[in-house]
Amino acid sequence: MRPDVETDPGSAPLEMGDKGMMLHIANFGSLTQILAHVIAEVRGSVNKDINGAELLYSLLNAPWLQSLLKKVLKLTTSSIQLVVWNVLLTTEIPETTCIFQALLSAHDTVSLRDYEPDLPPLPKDLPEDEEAMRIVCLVKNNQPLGATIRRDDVTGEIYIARVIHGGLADRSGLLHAGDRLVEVNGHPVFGLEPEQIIQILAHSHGTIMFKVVPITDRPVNNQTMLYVRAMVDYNPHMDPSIPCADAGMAFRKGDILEIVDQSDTLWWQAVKLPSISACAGLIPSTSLLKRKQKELWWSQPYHPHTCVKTSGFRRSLRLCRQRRGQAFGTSQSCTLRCPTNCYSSLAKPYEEVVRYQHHPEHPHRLIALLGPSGVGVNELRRRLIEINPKVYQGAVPHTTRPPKCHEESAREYHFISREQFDTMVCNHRFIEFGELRGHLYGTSVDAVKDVLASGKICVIDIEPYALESVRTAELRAYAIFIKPPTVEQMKCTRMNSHIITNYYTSRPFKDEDFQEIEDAGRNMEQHYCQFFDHVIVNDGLQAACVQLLTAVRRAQDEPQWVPAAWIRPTDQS
Ligand SMILES: Nc1ncnc2c1ncn2[C@@H]1O[C@H](COP(=O)(O)OP(=O)(O)OP(=O)(O)O)[C@@H](O)[C@H]1O
Repeated sequence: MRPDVETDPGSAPLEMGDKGMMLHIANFGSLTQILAHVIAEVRGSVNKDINGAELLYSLLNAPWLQSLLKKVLKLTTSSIQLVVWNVLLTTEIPETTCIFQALLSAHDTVSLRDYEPDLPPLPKDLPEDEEAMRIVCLVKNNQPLGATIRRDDVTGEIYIARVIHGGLADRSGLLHAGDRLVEVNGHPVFGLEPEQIIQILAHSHGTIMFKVVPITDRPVNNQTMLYVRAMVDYNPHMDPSIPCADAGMAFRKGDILEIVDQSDTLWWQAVKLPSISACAGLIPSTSLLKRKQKELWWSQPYHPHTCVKTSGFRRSLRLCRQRRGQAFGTSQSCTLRCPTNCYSSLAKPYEEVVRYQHHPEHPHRLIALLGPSGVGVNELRRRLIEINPKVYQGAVPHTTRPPKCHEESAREYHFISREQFDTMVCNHRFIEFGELRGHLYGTSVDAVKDVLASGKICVIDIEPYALESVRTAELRAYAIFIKPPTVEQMKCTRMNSHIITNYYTSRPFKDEDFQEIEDAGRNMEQHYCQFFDHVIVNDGLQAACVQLLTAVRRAQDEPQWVPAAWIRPTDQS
């Protein structure tokens, strides 16, 4: 398998075959319209008692009729007559019949003329076993041809290995995967190495002529459209196994890819959305990517799992977010929870997505804010709710600590016993939970659902490991990452701000706090960016607030890519 046969297209999109038929049908409607327009004009002229010969003369010279005749020439005689008679049958102007007869006769004369180039007759002495050859001429410019070639090591024949969707070869409709390449610009290619053919192509200018023996049984493409979100990064130029790196398409975690061809089990063709080019690129299929990841994973020395490192507990201690294992003093593996750990990434290199528009009568989507501790997640959440508490609301957390005198159950917290808390944990009722000074705290799915059921937009802040619990068909979370600006910018904007320490005290920010926030933010983004629906850089508080408000509205009002499993749940989801 070899590099892309680089040539190209340019121009001359050689549309043909079925597409011609489509044009034909599409024009039927517009012709009918034009002819109806003719009737209207003729009706007006007849009413004005204009001489019939003059009318015919002016009609034949009218620019719109000229363009009509041009269109007519592209169509078959029978369909034109069908259109014309269709119009004549529906008109009730007997006076116009003779004029139209003249028009039709003019059309017949023109359409009988042969405008095709004169081709030499086929030689009579063609051998019986002569293979049907196709000669394909493509105009080269600096775009790639959009096809790859391969050499059959046994026979030495050269074949078109694949045709890239939307590339020149594909648009021409003349080259197909499986076609046998016989000549390029008059050079027989039998026995050549693919690189030698690439060289011939590289040194060719202008029109390139391919002589091919077309594949006899072209597979029918009956694949349905598939959209996926990339859960990993991929660079074809770092992948020695790709058949042609130049035909490959790089992508980053979180990119939305439209898979346009899955006919090859190993190499799919995809377009990155939003797409500026119609030309697809090669990407590894799910199974191939999983295999690659497994190989890579096994080839690396063992490291304790580091994906979920955050900068520690949120210092505000609204909710102490120790990790589950830590909270219960167990060494439970984070592979159970972390949506991006090595195992789950291996399981899901692509996530199937669909375009989803929130229905006004359905509960709102949950808004989940996340970011490094100290960046301002809670500040932004608080401000958003303050803007309109009738629309935005947080979820009331659960705790095992006793209520203080001013606290009311279900207002500040749901006060429950440790046994009740443990039961909720066992039943997976918590989005996240942790332990602080001997008391358990947690945000439950039900608390979020209560807010959503009341018709409000629920806004919570979570640690990244909780993403898995909120990216569900039930909550349909829209995840917004609050990203720190640079350390220098934080020094300016947080000059008068205070950070809440782990000991409930607040103090002015120090330079090392900013460095820690920046590092934690980078780490979080690196590991979880594929789950972020939106990113807000919290530089100026006011501007960040406006951005948050806009993003939250957009989450509810505009179509978004969401996991397909939310819309059509599968057995696994
Ligand atoms: N853009 C900003 N400009 C100035 N000060 C800010 C900005 N964003 C947040 N702050 C201030 O920074 C401090 C920390 O913010 P906040 O408590 O919201 O952090 P956090 O991300 O929720 O982290 P934690 O959960 O650890 O408290 C607060 O005093 C807040 O007012």
